[in-house]
Amino acid sequence: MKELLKGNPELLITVVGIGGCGCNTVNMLHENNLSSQVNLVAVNTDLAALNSINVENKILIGENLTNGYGAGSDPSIGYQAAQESEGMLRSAIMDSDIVIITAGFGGGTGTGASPLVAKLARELNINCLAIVTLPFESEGQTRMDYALQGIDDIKEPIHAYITLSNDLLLAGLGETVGLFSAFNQSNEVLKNLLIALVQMLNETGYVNVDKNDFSTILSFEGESILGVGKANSEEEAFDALDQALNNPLVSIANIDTAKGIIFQLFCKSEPKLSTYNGLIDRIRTRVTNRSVLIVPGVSLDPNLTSEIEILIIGSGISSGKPEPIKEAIETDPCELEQNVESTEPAYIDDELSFINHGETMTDIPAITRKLMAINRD
Ligand SMILES: Nc1nc2c(ncn2[C@@H]2O[C@H](COP(=O)(O)OP(=O)(O)OP(=O)(O)O)[C@@H](O)[C@H]2O)c(=O)[nH]1
Repeated sequence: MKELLKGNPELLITVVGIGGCGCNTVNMLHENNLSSQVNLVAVNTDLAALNSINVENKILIGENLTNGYGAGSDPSIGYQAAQESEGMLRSAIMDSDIVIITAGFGGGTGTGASPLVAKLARELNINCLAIVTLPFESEGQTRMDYALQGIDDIKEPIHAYITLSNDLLLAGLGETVGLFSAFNQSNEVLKNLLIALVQMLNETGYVNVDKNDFSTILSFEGESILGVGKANSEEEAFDALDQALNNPLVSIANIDTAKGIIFQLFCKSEPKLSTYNGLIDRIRTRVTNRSVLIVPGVSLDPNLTSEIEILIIGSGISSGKPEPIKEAIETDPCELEQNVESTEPAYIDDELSFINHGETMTDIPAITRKLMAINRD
C-alpha cells in the first residue's frame, strides 16, 4: 500500500471515516483527490449509505448483527458490530504510520465503533488521532450523552482527540442556516483541517514537522484542537494566525492551556524572518502555560490558493479551568513518551463482573457497560 501512495513514501496516513458523518467526510476527501496521498477507509453498519459513496476501501461492519441496516442510534450495537468485524478493521489500518479517525458522535456506529478502532491502532502501536463532532443540542440530551460517553471511551486508547461542536458552527452561521447547509459547512471545515494535516505530514518543508514531532505533540494527555487560517498577503499573516487560533468549530477546548503546539506555515513564496518569528511570539503570548513546547514548520508551495496558510495543532489542553501559569522549564522529550502508555480505565465496576467470553472490562467501552447494566436490571 505504501508504495502506491504519492507524497512522503515513508509515511502512510490512513483516514478512517466511521458511521454516516465519518463516511461523508472521507468521501469529501476522496472528491478532493486525497486518495492519492492517504489511505481512505469508509466504515459503516449501513450498507446503503456505504454504497452511496465513492471511496474505494469500504468496510461493512457487523453484517450478521445488523444485516446492513445500521446501528439504530445505539452505540452498543456500533461497538458490537466493530467487534464482529475486528479482523477487517485491523487489516485496514495495520500498515499505517498514523491513523486519523473521523466520526459524528451521538449516533450508533461512529460513537460505538470508533473507540474499538482506536484500541486496535494502539495495540498495533500506531499514532492515532480522532476528530469527532458533537451533535446539535436540538438532537436531544440522549444523543449528547452518547456523544460525551463516546469521547470518554475513546480517550482511553487514543493519543489525541479533537471535538468539533455542530452547535458552535450553527452560532457562527446564524439561526437561519438550513440543516444540510450547516452539515456541509461543518464537513467543509473537517475537510480543510484534514487536508492541511495531511499536507503537513506528507510534504517535506524547509523547517520540517515530521512524524516524531507529531507523536511528541500527540503524547500530551488532554484535549487537542486543530485550526486553519488563510491570508492573501504576508502582511495579513497575523489575521490568518488569529483565524487558526479562534477556530469557531472547536468546542470547549481553548488553546491557552496547551502543553504542545504544532505551528505550520504554508507560503507561496519565501516569508520574512520577522513574520515567522512574530507569529511564533504571538502564539507564546496567547498560551498561558509557559512550558508549552512549540514545534514550528515552514513549507513553500507555489500552488497554494492563498498567499499564506497556517495550521495549528494544540494538545494536552485541560477542558476545565485554565492551569496556573508555570515557569518555563526545559521539556525532556523522553518524558513525553511516558504519558502515552496510561491506558488504565478510570474505574472498574465490580457490579459488571458477569461479562465473560474472554473480554476484559477495558475492552468494553463504558457506554456498552452502562447499557448492559440497564438491560440486565
Ligand atoms: N457535521 C456533520 N455532522 C453530521 C453529519 N451527519 C451526521 N452528523 C452528526 O453526527 C451524528 C451521528 O450521525 P451519523 O454519523 O449519521 O450516525 P452513525 O454513527 O452512522 O450512527 P447510526 O446511524 O445510528 O448507525 C448526528 O447526531 C449528527 O450530529 C454530517 O454530514 N456532517
